[in-house]
Amino acid sequence: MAPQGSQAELEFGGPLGAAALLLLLPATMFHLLLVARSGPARLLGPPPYLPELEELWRPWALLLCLTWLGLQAALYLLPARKVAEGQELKDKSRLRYPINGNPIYDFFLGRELNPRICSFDFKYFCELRPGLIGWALHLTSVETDWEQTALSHPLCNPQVLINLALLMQEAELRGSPSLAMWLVNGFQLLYVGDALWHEEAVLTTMDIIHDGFGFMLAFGDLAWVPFTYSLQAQFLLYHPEPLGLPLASVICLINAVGYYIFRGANSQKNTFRKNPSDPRVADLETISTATGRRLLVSGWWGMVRHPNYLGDLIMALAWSLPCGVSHLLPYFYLLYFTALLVHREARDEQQCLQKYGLAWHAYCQRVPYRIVPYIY
Ligand SMILES: NC(=O)C1=CN([C@@H]2O[C@H](COP(=O)(O)OP(=O)(O)OC[C@H]3O[C@@H](n4cnc5c(N)ncnc54)[C@H](OP(=O)(O)O)[C@@H]3O)[C@@H](O)[C@H]2O)C=CC1
Ligand SMILES: CC(C)CCC[C@@H](C)[C@H]1CC=C2C3=C(CC[C@@]21C)[C@@]1(C)CC[C@H](O)C(C)(C)[C@@H]1CC3
Repeated sequence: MAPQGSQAELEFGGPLGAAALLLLLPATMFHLLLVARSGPARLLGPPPYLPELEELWRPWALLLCLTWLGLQAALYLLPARKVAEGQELKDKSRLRYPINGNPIYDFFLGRELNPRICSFDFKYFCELRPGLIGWALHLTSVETDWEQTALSHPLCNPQVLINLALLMQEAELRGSPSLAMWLVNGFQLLYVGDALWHEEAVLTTMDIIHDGFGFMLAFGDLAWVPFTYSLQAQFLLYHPEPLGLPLASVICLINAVGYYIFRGANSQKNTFRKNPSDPRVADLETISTATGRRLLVSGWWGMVRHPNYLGDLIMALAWSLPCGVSHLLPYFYLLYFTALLVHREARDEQQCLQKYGLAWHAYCQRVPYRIVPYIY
């Protein structure tokens, strides 16, 4: 069970915040999908078209989603895979478990920390596989009168719209995928591939250790990630952006810098946590904490307290730039992600303060900036 006793501090604005997010998140997702396909593509304007309820229902779409989940579940259950030891969970400590929690808050954040049936871990499964892979490599069934149908019924055309499908659709529509589409696909494929390659690192994220498996992660993993994270590719399909080689090279460089920081910081911490005497991290300066675990104060983690977030944000910028600067919509991911990471950093800070107390204060003094050096 997630540690949500009556004494526990409520996050996400408590029940009110959770209730608001329950409504806002699906509404935002639909809004983004609708406006991405309209000519003006105004992030802040009203949606150009509201589909009828019956237009949103296609039995084959449900079947396709269930098949996708089923396929991922089958692959996840394959016996030929490495079994990794997880991190010590937050619920190892003695906690009180109230019988009546707040239903809305609990529904949003989830009461069960790691729901499992036998070895099938629902949260771990959802975090990486169906949504993340679905974002990068979704299936498509191409329709002959595609353009007309898609534009007049934005959410209801029989294509499942995610990156690779969008690239293929652009090729069909315009003869070949645009350079901008190649860049967005390439960058995001790299990101997804990296997450799958370093799959074990997910075990150290706060989603696995701290958050319950509720609406936030279930909706986040299965709907928000594939549909909202592919917004740039969706936008490009309807709003082609000519991109010259010089600008494309600059954008590639920005993505490479972001990835270098993101991967460098994550690998340095993971290596250090696994084996502090590993030669790759053994020379880094650290401070001791009362728990026996040490904190890095040089290398990436001596630059800012969340260098991995900085790299992630730089990549987010590189994913939006190929869409040009005529619309705000392709920058939605960057804006949302900045808010998510600022909030996440504050939550992590709180948890580290509880874990490490004075040592954390010492770390904050030594490394005063949170995400962006000399700015934040
Ligand atoms: N694309 C997306 O939508 C999202 C991507 N992400 C990415 O996921 C990745 C993981 O992020 P997240 O789970 O938030 O947390 P982090 O990987 O940043 O891990 C935070 C933990 O690292 C440890 N730590 C902090 N400072 C130090 C230090 N100086 N030395 C050693 N250990 C330290 C602490 O745990 P302990 O001491 O217990 O080890 C802390 O709780 C990031 O790269 C982030 O950008 C995250 C959210 C969404
Ligand atoms: C719907 C809400 C507004 C927000 C929900 C948040 C979730 C979408 C994200 C919370 C943490 C995530 C992580 C990744 C994807 C997004 C969610 C689920 C991650 C799997 C992306 C790939 C990275 O390499 C990672 C480090 C493995 C990420 C882990 C955290």
